Amino acid sequence: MRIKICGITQPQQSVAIASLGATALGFICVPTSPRYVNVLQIQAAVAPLPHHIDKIGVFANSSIQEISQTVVESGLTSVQLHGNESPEFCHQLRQALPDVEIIKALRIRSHEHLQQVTEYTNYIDTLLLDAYHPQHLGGTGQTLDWTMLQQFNPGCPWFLAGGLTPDNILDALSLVKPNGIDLSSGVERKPGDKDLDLVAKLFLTLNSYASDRTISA
Ligand SMILES: O=C(O)c1ccccc1NCC(=O)[C@H](O)[C@H](O)COP(=O)(O)O
Repeated sequence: MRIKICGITQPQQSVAIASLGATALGFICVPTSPRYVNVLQIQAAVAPLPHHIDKIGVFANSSIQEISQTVVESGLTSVQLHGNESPEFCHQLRQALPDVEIIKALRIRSHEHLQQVTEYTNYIDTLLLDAYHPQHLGGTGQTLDWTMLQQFNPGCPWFLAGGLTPDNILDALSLVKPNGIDLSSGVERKPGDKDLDLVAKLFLTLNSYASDRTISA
């Protein structure tokens, strides 16, 4: 399972979190976020990371030119679209960045909102489901109703996000079977400052879950 820790702002934390077991790190390229990082900050956080770690830039309603320039200058491997980007926009972005993973985030308010997933699956690599918040686009700590995702199978790989913590992750995974999980505020001291003890607790919890499943299989 992919494990993405999002909202990294400090280079030393990106290395430490990768060493603890994260497979993907997220960098917020949305200027209004308290976790915003510019190209120079992303470069500094990405440069010391091993090749196999996915370096994901999170954008919201940016232009294709802005996204492409940031990806090329920063060394990002994936783009997460967290605004109101249309399927057509995803299609155009894929043409501009053919070797970059495109992740479309959808903020889900109700079961009906899940229907829009099918409009995107031909134009993206990966889906990310986050919780809806009326004022903020992401990093809110709000959880989704996991019970509505018990049978969820979008036809492409997907991340579960929204309010996940070391304390609730096993409850979530007992109900939902995503290809990846994404955590931000649940492993933070304050926005952009990750709590490495909480990150370590997350991986201990996930490792115990993985070994329990191996034993019972
Ligand atoms: O984290 C932000 O500040 C942010 C701002 C604007 C758009 C997206 C943002 N975060 C996107 C993420 O991928 C977060 O990891 C996701 O929303 C989950 O956050 P949390 O509920 O705090 O775990």
